[in-house]
Amino acid sequence: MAIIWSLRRAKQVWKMDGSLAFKNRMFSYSDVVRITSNFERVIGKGGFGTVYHGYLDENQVAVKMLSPSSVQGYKQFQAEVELLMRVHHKNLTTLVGYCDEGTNMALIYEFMANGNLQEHLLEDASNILSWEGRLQIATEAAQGLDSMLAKADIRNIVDTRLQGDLDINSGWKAVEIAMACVSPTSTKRPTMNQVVTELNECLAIEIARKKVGNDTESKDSIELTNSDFHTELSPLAR
Ligand SMILES: Nc1ncnc2c1ncn2[C@@H]1O[C@H](COP(=O)(O)OP(=O)(O)OP(=O)(O)O)[C@@H](O)[C@H]1O
Repeated sequence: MAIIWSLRRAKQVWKMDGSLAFKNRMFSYSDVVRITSNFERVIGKGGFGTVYHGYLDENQVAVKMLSPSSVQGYKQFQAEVELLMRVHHKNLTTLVGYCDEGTNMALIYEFMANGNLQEHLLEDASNILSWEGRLQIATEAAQGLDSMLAKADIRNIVDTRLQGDLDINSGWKAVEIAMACVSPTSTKRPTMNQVVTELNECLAIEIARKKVGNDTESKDSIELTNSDFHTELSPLAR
């Protein structure tokens, strides 16, 4: 009954004071407390914070609570809500709701009962994935990403000025950002804000290069700004 009440209540909410305004999907903090049975069962920990098990209308859900010390901040939280509320794909975990009540922020996803991918890649896993299975997942993940980019309007993500010929330094910088984004350790992955800042620096390099080219000076005089991403995956050679 409590959950049914929660759903009804959520449907009545229509928040227009910020960009997070999605009818039917917004839950109050007290709803979240009910859904998770007062944060009874922890199922994981990630870049946002702790993930709890819960029930929403008899369906299992995973509730990610944004921790105040989260490496991924409010902007990332907003981006996740805005994108996943619009984009639906069989290879993307469905976002069923969110809570944005003062310092209490939560993302509510459908529950993935088979665990995370890492658990199926470990050598001692009882149900270790075959290579065919891994390839299938990689292909489907790429399809999901492709679908997301198709619906999210790539022009809003990558500046068109990054297309075409690139300075080698800005090229490397972009690769370093990409490598940091796929770091296996969530705390080493950059936030969306850091990615945007770094890409802006790539742009600045390109703009400076074009200017130098126009001034017929050597482009070798352009130096890379220091990147904060020093993951074990980052390419070292320049
Ligand atoms: N939808 C879900 N269903 C079941 N378990 C989940 C779900 N989402 C997260 N988990 C569990 O919580 C753990 C942490 O997930 P989370 O997505 O927060 O971390 P992450 O994979 O490091 O990603 P991110 O950097 O986006 O936070 C996962 O490894 C998984 O065990």
